[in-house]
Amino acid sequence: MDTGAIDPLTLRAAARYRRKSLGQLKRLVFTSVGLVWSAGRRLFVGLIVLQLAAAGLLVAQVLAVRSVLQAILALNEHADTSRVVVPIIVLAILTGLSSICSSFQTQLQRLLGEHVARAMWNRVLGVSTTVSLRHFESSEFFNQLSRVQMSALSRPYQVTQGLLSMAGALVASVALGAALFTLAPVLLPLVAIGGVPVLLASRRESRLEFDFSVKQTPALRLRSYFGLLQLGRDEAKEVRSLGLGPWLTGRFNDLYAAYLTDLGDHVRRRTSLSVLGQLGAAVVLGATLTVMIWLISRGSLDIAGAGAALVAIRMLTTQVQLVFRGAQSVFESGLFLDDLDDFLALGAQALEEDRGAEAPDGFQTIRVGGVTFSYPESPRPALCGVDLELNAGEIVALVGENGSGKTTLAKIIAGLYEPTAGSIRWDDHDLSEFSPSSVRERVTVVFQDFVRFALTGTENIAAGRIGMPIDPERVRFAARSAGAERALDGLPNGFDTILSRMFSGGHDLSGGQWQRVALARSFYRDAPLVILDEPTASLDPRAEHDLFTTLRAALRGRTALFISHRFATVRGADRIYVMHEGKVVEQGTHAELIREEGRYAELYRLQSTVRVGMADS
Ligand SMILES: Nc1ncnc2c1ncn2[C@@H]1O[C@H](COP(=O)(O)OP(=O)(O)OP(=O)(O)O)[C@@H](O)[C@H]1O
Repeated sequence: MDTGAIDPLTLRAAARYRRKSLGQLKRLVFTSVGLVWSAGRRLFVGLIVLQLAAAGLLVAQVLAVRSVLQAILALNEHADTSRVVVPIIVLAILTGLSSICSSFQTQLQRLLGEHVARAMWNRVLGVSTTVSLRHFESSEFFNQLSRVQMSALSRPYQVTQGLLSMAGALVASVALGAALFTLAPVLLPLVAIGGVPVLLASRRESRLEFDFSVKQTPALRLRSYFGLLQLGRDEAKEVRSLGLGPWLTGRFNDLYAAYLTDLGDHVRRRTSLSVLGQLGAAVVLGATLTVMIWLISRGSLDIAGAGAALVAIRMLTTQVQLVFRGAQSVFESGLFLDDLDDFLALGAQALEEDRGAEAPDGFQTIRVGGVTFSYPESPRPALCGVDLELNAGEIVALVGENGSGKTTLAKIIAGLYEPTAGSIRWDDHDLSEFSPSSVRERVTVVFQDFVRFALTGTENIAAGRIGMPIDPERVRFAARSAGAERALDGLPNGFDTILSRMFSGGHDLSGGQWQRVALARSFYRDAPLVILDEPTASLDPRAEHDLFTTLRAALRGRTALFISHRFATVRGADRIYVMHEGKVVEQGTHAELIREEGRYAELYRLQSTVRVGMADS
């Protein structure tokens, strides 16, 4: 796959405008069938068998109708009516079998659909969890992700389903066509022509559907967001305390109303097209029946033959339309699958980007040299020529006002973003020589907005290194080092308690207790570089003090980059870097920076004298 052609930040629903070549169609069919086959081959084979059986049963019914009609017409006043009974019973059995076959098909389709959905989910999640973080800065990426979740996941199955029903209908059409041919050959081409208007209308409908989906995605995402705000547990308290409910419902409703208006227009357009197609088919059917009447009047078709031909025409019309509808479904799914393909290609691109040597187990020095970084689509760089040094075993602090670039720098050092310019070197090697995932393996980060997994305490901590079997002793040790052990032991099921009330038996922790669990997670990871972004924001003064007095012991020789607004907590760091508007403006130990009487000294004094509600006198 050529991944070089894809610019992930300008993903567009280009599929809509691609010409469908035969090669593409072949690829689409092969990929889809391959996918469905690998997701549930036994179910797939079962469905094919049922489809063929259904087609066979249809033909048998036409023949049975003819037998019934012939038997009825052969009756006269004194004839033995028992002659009619057998063909009627056969017809009844065939009709019953057809219905049974159809209900089996429905259930099998449901099962196979779920198998395919699971296989597709695996692929999509494989991409969403590995693509570079920069994609998550692009709204277009989210639009596509949303489309993929909403419809593309089921499309490979729909292609296969379309193909299956096409194949079944084709077999039935050939058989029914042969039956009709023996009755009245001239009627056959007329019935076939009846499918053409349906095909033309369906193709246009498919394009309309895809365009509608692309156009609606951003508004749909916004509406889902307003829905989630009113359904989410985290949001519930603020929604109530601010009385946001009616306003949020109003926004949700406005978006829904706009969607319904658009949907109304869309459905009207689709229906008009469909009616046009059906009208065309009805005109052809009318012509077919007129020809049949003419044949009867000429004596070329007897009454039994005419009755059977009528049934055959009725069935054949349905089957021919099924063939064309199957083709339309394949075509429509193809548009969505191209979209899915583009998305999945990002996974291949992520693999490509992850090429490189394995990062070494540790380092003596990390040197950040002239690092500049701009977020995608952001007019101003978040970092401009940052220089910084981290020596093995040091605790280095990063301070600065809001928005000065501390977290951004931490993300770059952690290997989550690549710098736009400048370099990060681990001893003699540029970080870009190593595969990003191997760098991330050797770094542990506690973000300000760390994830509170609704899992057990043990799992929350062991998530730090989930690739290995969980080691309860190490989990406990990490919890102890982070000061989380007592809080977890105090829960109803100790470390095995689920840390969320969303699930039965779950229990919630306080903000500070959660922060200690997140710290424990980072200690459990046991990486040579630990990045702590505001790790004490929710800790009480005693816990904060305890953490700092034990931090060096807890780090056990690991290097730490520590981001904090609390100057009292960073003064013990080996070196402090002060950031301002994306640049490092001062550096040194606490004592040196105070002596320098610069920004650090000013902020330090401000913080130590600030009082709630009054200026310092
Ligand atoms: N995902 C993003 N996309 C675009 N701009 C961003 C993004 N994240 C941060 N920024 C911008 O980058 C700059 C630096 O942000 P950063 O989060 O690194 O600052 P910070 O020093 O960590 O701030 P704080 O102390 O408030 O956590 C800010 O101007 C911010 O608006």
